Amino acid sequence: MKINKPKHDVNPDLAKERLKCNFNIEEVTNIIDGGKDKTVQRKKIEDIALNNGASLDEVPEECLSIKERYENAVRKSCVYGNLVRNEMLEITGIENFESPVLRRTADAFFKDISPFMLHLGMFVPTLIGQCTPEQTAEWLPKALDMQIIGAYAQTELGHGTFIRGLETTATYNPEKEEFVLHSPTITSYKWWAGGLGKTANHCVVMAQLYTQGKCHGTHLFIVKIRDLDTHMPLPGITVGEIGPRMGFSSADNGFLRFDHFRIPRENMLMKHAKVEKDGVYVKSAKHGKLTYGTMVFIRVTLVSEMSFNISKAATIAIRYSAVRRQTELRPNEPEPQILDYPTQQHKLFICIATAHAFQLTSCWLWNTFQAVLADMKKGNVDTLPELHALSSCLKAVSTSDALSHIEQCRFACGGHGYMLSSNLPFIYSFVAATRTYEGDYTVLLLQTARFLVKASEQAEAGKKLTQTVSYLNRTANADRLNWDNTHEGIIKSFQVIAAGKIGQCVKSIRDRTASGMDYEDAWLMTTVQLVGAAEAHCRAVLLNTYWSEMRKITEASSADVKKVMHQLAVLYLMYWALEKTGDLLKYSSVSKKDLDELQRRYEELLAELRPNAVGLVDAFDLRDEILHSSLGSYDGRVYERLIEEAHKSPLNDEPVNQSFHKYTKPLMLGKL
Ligand SMILES: CCCCCCCCCCCCCC(=O)SCCNC(=O)CCNC(=O)[C@H](O)C(C)(C)COP(=O)(O)OP(=O)(O)OC[C@H]1O[C@@H](n2cnc3c(N)ncnc32)[C@H](O)[C@@H]1OP(=O)(O)O
Ligand SMILES: Cc1cc2nc3c(=O)[nH]c(=O)nc-3n(C[C@H](O)[C@H](O)[C@H](O)COP(=O)(O)OP(=O)(O)OC[C@H]3O[C@@H](n4cnc5c(N)ncnc54)[C@H](O)[C@@H]3O)c2cc1C
Repeated sequence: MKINKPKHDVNPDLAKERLKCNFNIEEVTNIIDGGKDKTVQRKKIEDIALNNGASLDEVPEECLSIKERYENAVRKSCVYGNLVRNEMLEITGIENFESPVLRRTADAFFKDISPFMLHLGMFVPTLIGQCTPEQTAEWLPKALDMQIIGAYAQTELGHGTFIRGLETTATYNPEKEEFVLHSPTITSYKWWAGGLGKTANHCVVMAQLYTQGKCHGTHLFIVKIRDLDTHMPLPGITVGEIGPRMGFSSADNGFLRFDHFRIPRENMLMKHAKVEKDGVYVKSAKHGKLTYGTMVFIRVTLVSEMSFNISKAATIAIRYSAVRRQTELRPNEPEPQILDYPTQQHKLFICIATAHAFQLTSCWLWNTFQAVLADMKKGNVDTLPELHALSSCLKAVSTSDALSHIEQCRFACGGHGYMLSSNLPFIYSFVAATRTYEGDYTVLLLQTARFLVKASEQAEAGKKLTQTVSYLNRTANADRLNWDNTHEGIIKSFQVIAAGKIGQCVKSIRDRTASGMDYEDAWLMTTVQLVGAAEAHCRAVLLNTYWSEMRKITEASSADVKKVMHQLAVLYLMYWALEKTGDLLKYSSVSKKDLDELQRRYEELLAELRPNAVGLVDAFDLRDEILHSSLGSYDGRVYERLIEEAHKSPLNDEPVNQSFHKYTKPLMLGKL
């Protein structure tokens, strides 16, 4: 494989690590990319982005003021958007505009977020999923060609989770054949939409539809909010940025208020429901929640996005751990590389395994999503509830796990991990938001729980269940599973844990209703358990999918690659079995002896993986320009880079800062 040659000598410890690697790195890269041809395609796209000097910042992003940062991000977004439009889409094909490769390559331009991310990320997918063919023909080419720039304005100041509670109204006026958009209260301000504050000239708006005096619930509308020439907000529109945030600093997340703002009837996105010229409301959708489609799409894509973010953090932390030496083990011996500490390996090797687990699961989820879309095209919506349950829990658990693993990577880098130049704080703050946006963790797990409770009742009634919950058919009446210390045994035990927890939820709800509570209160009182049950179900799905997809995908691999991929998957199974010891004790016959044995095997596995650790992160093939890390670059020049970055701090522009003469010196001289 062609490696982009480092400009400097590689740190000797890192160079030695690479000699230890005993598998073919390129083969693993191809697995991650989804095939050799996909690796070639990715590299071509990366070359286009990286051979363009516009991605370089003279001053690091984080050292700029809020305004400068935004302006610089727009500059780079325009260059990047132009490359996507003119060169990259030629390679992927325009139908693959949502290709993760495009999203990931953008990281070479931004440590933080592009203000255009939501344009391709949500605005365009909404047009594709929610427009009639005529509307698609009108809007989509303009959006893909970036003649219009859009945002997705759903959340309001008062409501994000509870979509049915949104307050913005769209009232139809048949005389003028227009909708009047209005924000009746302060809590109805649109709030949070990425790119909305300063960048977008259009947005998709979720609003309560009124026609002929009746409310028909939330629907989507496309709204032009700024003049295309002057970019001034149109009369009736108040729009701006919501202020500094934990991350997403250059994404100009915005607010928007409508004052009786009029849009043509044709601007209602009418694929699933429409309002006729005379005001008659006609619903064509066979399922009530199809307007939530963009959210399902993004939840599906986020699983792969989490894999990418964990692989970035793991690459940084593992390369750094090979370079960093700390603490004598025995007197007068050289300090070991911190990667030699099993505690460090415990923090980090699970990150490599999780990146693979999420990548393989995300491909499987993507195929499931495509199959459901194909069913829906034929008018069959029966598979949608399972997809909703699956995408909800996988989004919740993958974002939450990614967040804690990335935090572990930062811990693994000690003090230097706290530096913005390590890039770990940027990765962390980006992923922190994913746990909340596109459906909060708890809320989405409760959606999955709702599906699971129904499935459990169906299993009880002897009905055959769909694939992802079919284990309930087999385990519904199982009391405690006989522990079987094999890989399949661990997966089965997670299914029994999930079935047991779901069964316990059903029982709690029934007991509560039997003692006089109404169903809603019984459900509410059981929600702590329901969240646990949905998480357990998700773990069972993840373990099973990772294991079976890993075996499939490595069928034709070389023996060494098969071995290391297998070791990672086993590590993943063991890690989670040991994390969930309490559940195993409750729902299986596992003994203390079995658990001690599992712990011993886990520790041995860490040692077996140790020589391949750097090779495994090299296989993620993340170029330095995409990693943006003083600690994680390919050549391991950690200390040199930390010093170079320190010199870039604007506080080092002059030897004495003016505040000394203005404030400190007068204080020292008692003249303040
Ligand atoms: C290009 C690649 C990009 C990658 C990078 C990404 C960058 C992106 C950056 C992004 C930046 C951030 C961008 C943003 O953040 S955009 C804003 C995102 N906002 C949210 O995600 C809000 C979360 N809330 C909801 O989704 C709903 O309100 C929920 C679901 C909580 C309740 O809803 P509701 O109160 O209406 O419903 P119900 O609970 O009464 O349930 C009633 C029935 O409906 C079924 N149901 C519910 N929902 C769905 C569904 N979706 N498909 C199919 N079915 C569904 C449900 O199972 C139940 O079925 P049944 O039990 O009756 O059979
Ligand atoms: C960086 C970022 C970017 C965003 N971008 C966009 C965007 O582009 N467009 C857009 O429309 N929105 C966007 N959002 C908004 C985002 O989708 C919402 O913040 C998210 O859906 C959560 O809703 P909320 O803020 O109302 O939280 P709340 O629902 O108020 O949650 C607060 C707490 O209450 C709990 N809770 C709420 N309801 C329940 C329940 N039923 N049962 C149990 N617990 C509950 C939650 O678990 C949470 O702990 C963005 C948010 C962020 C942080």
